[in-house]
Amino acid sequence: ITPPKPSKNLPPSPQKLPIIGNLHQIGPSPHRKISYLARKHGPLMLLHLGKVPLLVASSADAARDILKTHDQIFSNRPNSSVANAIYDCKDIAFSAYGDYWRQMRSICVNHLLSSKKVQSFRDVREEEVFLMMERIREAKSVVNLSELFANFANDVICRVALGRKYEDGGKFKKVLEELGVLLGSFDVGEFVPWLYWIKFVNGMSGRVRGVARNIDEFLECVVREHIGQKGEGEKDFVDVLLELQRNERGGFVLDDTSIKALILDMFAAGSDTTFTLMEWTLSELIRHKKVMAKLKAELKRIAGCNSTIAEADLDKCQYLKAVIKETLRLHPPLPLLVPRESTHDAKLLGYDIAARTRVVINAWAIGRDPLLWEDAEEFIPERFLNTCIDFKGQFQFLPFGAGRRGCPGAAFALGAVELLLSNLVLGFEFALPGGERGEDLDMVEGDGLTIHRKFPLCAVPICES
Ligand code: HEM
Repeated sequence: ITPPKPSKNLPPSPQKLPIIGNLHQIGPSPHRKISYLARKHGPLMLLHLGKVPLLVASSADAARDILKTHDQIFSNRPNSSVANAIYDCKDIAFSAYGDYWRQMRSICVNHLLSSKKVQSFRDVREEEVFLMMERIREAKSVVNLSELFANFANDVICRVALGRKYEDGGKFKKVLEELGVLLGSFDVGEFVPWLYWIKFVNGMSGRVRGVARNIDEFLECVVREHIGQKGEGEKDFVDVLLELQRNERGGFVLDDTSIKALILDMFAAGSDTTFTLMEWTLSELIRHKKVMAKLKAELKRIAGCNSTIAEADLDKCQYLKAVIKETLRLHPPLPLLVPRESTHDAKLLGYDIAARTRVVINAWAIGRDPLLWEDAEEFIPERFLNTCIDFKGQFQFLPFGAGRRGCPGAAFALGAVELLLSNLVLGFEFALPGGERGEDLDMVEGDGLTIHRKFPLCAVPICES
């Protein structure tokens, strides 16, 4: 007699409803909702979104198991109807794990995001910071800092990737914002097949097509313009991509769609996340006067008789770095990272996980886990001074994800954020409009894949000198 097959040891699940499973328990602010569910059901929890199993990891140990021990099995991305509609997932962030993804990622790291490349963009960052400071100095009253931050992040990427700023860049930025919202919204039909029609009725399908068309119109123009100006001036990222296309290597064909998808990724993955980090950091500083004063003192000491902080000074700004890390702990711009999918069966923390399970890692919940962080809900940058907690290899702090699919743009983003914030804090005091007290500044979160402030950060800048 053959012994009965041992039954699978599945992670705990909250009770589910027929057909929709746990879909009704997610909705807006999913990182908060699933963190609440995980408190009851544990650090590895299996939800059912319609017919799709979704594994949620909410502890550093679970994250380590997924992103390190079994990184290869969990390096795929699940299918997303929105990403599919835009360049067929031929970008880096949404392409399936495999050779195509590997080649695209290595092109992008070697030609745009390596630390050597990032250093070479120093002039661009310094010029854009200077322009931003001028703009704020000229403002006589309330300034919408969120908008300025968004323009800054976009302009830096525009200049290094496309070679210059574009007049219709503002329109492109709006389209990207819409893309972010669509990527973060739920296409119910992905989970409950017989509700496939909903996206046609609620307008989602039309919005996705509109966004795809607008993105392609802009990027097609950019690429055509670059083809038309062969060999003139310094090479930007688009020039490099076109050159790689001409000198096809090792059988890897970089077609026009791949080029546009790569450029789009730099904006879609890099712009919103970077500006969000600036927005939350300055918000926390405005709310915490003592931290602001301590940071100002550090920056004044380092600037000495200069009125600005230069890139070369940033290594000395240890408190600034701690302030940014503390902001990323409490407000990771992508609180659930970017979803993964398992390619094979695996065992995690003793549970059986089937192939093709979607996985999200709740970096937001891990960053606020009281077992890992003292006074976890408080903003205390000092906790990052004199510790080895950095952006790599520690699973209690995961704002950039980890493993082979971890963010390749961290150095690029941090270079821009550190330079801008240090100069802003050195150059200005910020008061809230209408005499509102800093500590009363609202911290309400918006919706979307990237979680920014629901209401823009508006303040009255007062020049220090
Ligand atoms: C503060 C700024 C940023 C944050 C917080 C951030 C965060 C993240 C996170 C959490 C992921 C998913 C990682 C995972 O699955 O483990 C990711 C992926 C990615 N990020 Fe970033 N990112 C930032 C800036 C940037 C910038 C500036 C760029 C490029 C210009 C960039 C390009 C990418 C790309 C291409 C991916 C996809 C990687 C892949 O799937 O292989 N990011 N980012």
